[in-house]
Amino acid sequence: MSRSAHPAGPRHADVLPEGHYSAPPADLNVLDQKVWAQTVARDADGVLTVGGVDVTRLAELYGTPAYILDEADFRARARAWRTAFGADADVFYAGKAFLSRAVVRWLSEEGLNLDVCSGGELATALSAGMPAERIAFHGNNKSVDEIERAVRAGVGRIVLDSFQEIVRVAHVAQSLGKRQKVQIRITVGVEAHTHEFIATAHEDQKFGIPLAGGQAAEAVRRALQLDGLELIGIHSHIGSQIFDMSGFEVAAHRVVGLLREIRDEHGVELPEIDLGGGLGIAYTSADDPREPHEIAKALTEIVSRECDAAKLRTPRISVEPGRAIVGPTAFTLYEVGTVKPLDGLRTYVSVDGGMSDNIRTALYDAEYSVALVSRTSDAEPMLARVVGKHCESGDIVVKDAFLPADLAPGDLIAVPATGAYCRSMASNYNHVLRPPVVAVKDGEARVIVRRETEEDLLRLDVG
Ligand SMILES: Cc1ncc(COP(=O)(O)O)c(C=O)c1O
Ligand SMILES: N[C@@H](CCCC[NH3+])C(=O)O
Repeated sequence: MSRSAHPAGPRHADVLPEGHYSAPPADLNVLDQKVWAQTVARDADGVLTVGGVDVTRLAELYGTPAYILDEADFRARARAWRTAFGADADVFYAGKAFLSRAVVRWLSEEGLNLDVCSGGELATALSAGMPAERIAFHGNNKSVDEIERAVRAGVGRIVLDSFQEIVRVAHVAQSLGKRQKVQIRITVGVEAHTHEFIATAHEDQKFGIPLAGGQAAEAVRRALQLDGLELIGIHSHIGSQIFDMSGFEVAAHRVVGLLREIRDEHGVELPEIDLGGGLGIAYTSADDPREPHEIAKALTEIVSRECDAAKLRTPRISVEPGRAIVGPTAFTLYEVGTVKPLDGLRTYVSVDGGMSDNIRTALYDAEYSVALVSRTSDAEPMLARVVGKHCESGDIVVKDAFLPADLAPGDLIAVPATGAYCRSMASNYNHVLRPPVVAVKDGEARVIVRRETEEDLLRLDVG
């Protein structure tokens, strides 16, 4: 791998971006523990190690780009959620954030349940041995085939998302001679403080049944009448990458309000509520995420306060964190291909991946951090934009970042906090091959999802 010097580009742009990147950090070699996986450190030569394995070795063995996942960190975060909520609540890991058979086994061993939202996620979960009764099945347009597979497998709950689905699931369950446990997903009318595309509790969007206009109450009425269904609770998920607990507070208040209405109208106290996922993580040093025990305390207190006020038995609570468990546990390792200083603007650093392994920057204008990890450097900071190899000018991985001005082709850089919604949203755009996921732990590395090959691509092309 070349370590040649490169003529320094502009040190800073004429116009620095607002906010977090308005000034370089004091020392580019220091890694903020808030943003990186727990076992990350630099060795005596300045090379980054994770789980006791050095990244230059990982690059030699598995190539780049690669997602490097810290198994001990994943397990610790899963356990922290489980412990924080205790025996009277359930934690369903949201598989959409990242799912593989190894992850399912870790979750099962750590006592978590699993939320899946497609036949593919269900198949992965079952094939890795997750007991069906610990699986919740979500989605706003589940096919009859998916519903049938879920009911046959005996999933613990199906979360109903529309009036048509209430009838559809009841019909499938009845035709299989079963009574399926279900929750109804409602939209509580909360504007979550997050990106528009990942907020899900305002009324004008595709998920759930609105509380407004008595629609949720009507959905409950219908579900209670159908023999194929056992209505066990109400579900609310307000969005994703949220730091402010006030949205959850309003959601809990409104969900409990509906439970009270149901008790008053039908004489039934539903035993469960699910408050969804959505808790934010640190992508940059500017983000301050909450710890699972703080979240558990806040949510359980809100629900019991609201239930006491409504004179209801406190229902069993469940939550569905995805990003908060897997997000911080992985980084993407890239090799620098070209370094292009644009006078008075910034330096474009092209890596061997891009929007095909991380679409979040293009899709949500997401912010990320980045560091040189194959060595340390005393060079001046330069304002950089980390871009991919795709044929799009919007193919940006890290929009604004400071990297050392001696960055050169062949250097390894890493983008932390890419465990969630990166591999799971990866594509083959430009027929670029999806990277592997390599798990590291106690000085050992192993591939848990292998790199795609050109044969994989060509196998599907049967024309
Ligand atoms: C129903 C549901 N549950 C859980 C999640 C997981 O969200 P997050 O990864 O933000 O915790 C999502 C995604 O936003 C979701 O749609
Ligand atoms: N995929 C989104 C979040 C949506 C989660 C699923 N409801 C992200 O990367 O932030």
